[in-house]
Amino acid sequence: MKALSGLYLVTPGASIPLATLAGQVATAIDAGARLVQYRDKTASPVERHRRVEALLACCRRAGVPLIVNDDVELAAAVGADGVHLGRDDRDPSWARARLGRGALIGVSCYADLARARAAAQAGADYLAFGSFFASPTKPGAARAAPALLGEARTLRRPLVAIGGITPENGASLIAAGADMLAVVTGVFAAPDVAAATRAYTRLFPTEESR
Ligand SMILES: Cc1ncc(COP(=O)(O)OP(=O)(O)O)c(N)n1
Ligand SMILES: Cc1ncsc1CCOP(=O)(O)O
Ligand SMILES: [Mg+2]
Repeated sequence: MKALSGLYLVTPGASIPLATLAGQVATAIDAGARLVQYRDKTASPVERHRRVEALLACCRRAGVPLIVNDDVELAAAVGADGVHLGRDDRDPSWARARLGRGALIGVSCYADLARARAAAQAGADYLAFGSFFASPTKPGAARAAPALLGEARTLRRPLVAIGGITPENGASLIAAGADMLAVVTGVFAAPDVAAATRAYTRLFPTEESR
């Protein structure tokens, strides 16, 4: 698997027709997105299965990993590349046992370094922090300060920043230590998904400039 860095797409809820969503995901991948998370809190189990299968096909064509939010069994059922787990979800070691060594397992750490340390010890492949800014998708999310990313670098795992991230405020999080920016609204609500994606991907140092 390629290094975890760059733009991380997190899908919006199920109110979007699947064809539109899949088209947006394909466009954003073409424009440089590096990882996709299927996050859907409202669709029925059958519909979630249908949606994640379609998105997985689209990601596989492009060689970009797709992981499932919350639902380890859905990830296993469709053969997704992994799972993202928060405090209400299964723990990372359980997910590792269920999905295997090759699975990509991400863990939400909010603003909690002790939780991040425990997640790293339990085998998390990346640690996610946030919300860093007011999030239209999750307005009630607890807030984290960018300096936390600098402290979390000692854990030697890729760091994902999430929450209200725009092309304007994202550079400050990369400077603070984020390897990936996870975004819903800034990409999926943009009038031009390709242009919005490029506005984020330009924030990351190129391989030559690293
Ligand atoms: C990349 C990334 N970071 C954080 C979250 C939030 O996960 P969680 O706290 O489990 O909340 P829900 O997304 O399940 O509402 C995430 N999904 N992705
Ligand atoms: C799932 C999640 N967890 C913290 S903020 C957030 C949503 C991020 O979405 P947006 O990019 O629209 O703020
Ligand atoms: Mg969750």
